[in-house]
Amino acid sequence: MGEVDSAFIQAIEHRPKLAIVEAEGIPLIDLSALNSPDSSNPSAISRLVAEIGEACKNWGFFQVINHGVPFERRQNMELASRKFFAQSTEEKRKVRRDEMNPMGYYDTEHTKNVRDWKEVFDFAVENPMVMPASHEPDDKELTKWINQWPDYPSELREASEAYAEELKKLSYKLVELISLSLGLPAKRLNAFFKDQTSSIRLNHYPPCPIPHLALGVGRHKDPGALTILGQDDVGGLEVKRKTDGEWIRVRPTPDAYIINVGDIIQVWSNDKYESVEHRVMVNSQRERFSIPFFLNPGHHVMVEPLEELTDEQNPAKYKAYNWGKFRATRIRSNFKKLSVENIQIHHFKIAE
Ligand SMILES: O=C(O)CCC(=O)C(=O)O
Ligand SMILES: [Fe+2]
Repeated sequence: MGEVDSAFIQAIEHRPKLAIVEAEGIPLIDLSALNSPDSSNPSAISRLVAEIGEACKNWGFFQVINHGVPFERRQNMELASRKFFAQSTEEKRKVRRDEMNPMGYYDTEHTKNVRDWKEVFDFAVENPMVMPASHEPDDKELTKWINQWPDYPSELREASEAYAEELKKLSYKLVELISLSLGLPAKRLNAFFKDQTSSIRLNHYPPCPIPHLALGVGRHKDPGALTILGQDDVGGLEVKRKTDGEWIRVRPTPDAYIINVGDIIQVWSNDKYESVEHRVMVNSQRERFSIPFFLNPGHHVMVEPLEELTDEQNPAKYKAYNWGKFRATRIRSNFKKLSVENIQIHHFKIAE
């Protein structure tokens, strides 16, 4: 292990077990009722809504099939991603992201202050993405995060933009189902996503000589509303099962997407749906690729438990926080090893 940078080494209690527990119970949900001609069939839709609600409540994670994203769009995205990462580090660093513009290539990301065994390329779904210029609460200045496209592969930009359009459509379908499952009108949450700050990340996890000591991504919860992840056939994503805290491998399913509830849905639902901790194991044999779409609201959105879901018996469990400032604060830890834990939603929890 001589040459491996010690920044990658996880503390003993967070190292992965090489004996994998395969997930049996993670729900697999068929969305064809949404796309078929009889999508007006109320009983098919209400079954789907019930399934989604159960999955959000019991797992915070589920897979969807027959989701309506054309296979070719996904394949073009995946092929362009592979071509991009196959280049030299020097080439990739020409579109390197930095603290001023966090869109682009990056290979030294840290999760909870331990370096991840991966490299990434991020792009905004709405380009440019409007964000607060700083994390300082009183600084009202805004900035634009602008996508950077490499010269090679030349098709990356088009493949990315086409893919983003499809994933945006899928994200609205899912948000509407989730809204219905909370007993709210289908479009109750849609306005939060005007001027959305969603992004897509291309992840590449190279083979790792120390898979028992390092992680592709350390344990974390996604801070946004919802994540829609496409993974390849290698596998490595693990979810912390709510019932017993065991780390469970999410088995790759061809052409499926993995959906997970993020922190914002946890807050909106006043803890009815909890965002779940997950992490990525790497292996010494095969590189792995994955592509998460992070659905995030507009920067100006104040995130707080929805009025309809709180009352005297069930008071709001969180104080409102501004999404843009939260995100700007969080992103600082990606660039610096901070000595304290970065901002988390539990910092806004109201004592019971
Ligand atoms: O690569 C994966 O399977 C998951 C990545 C992930 O959790 C993230 O980027 O937030
Ligand atoms: Fe994640």
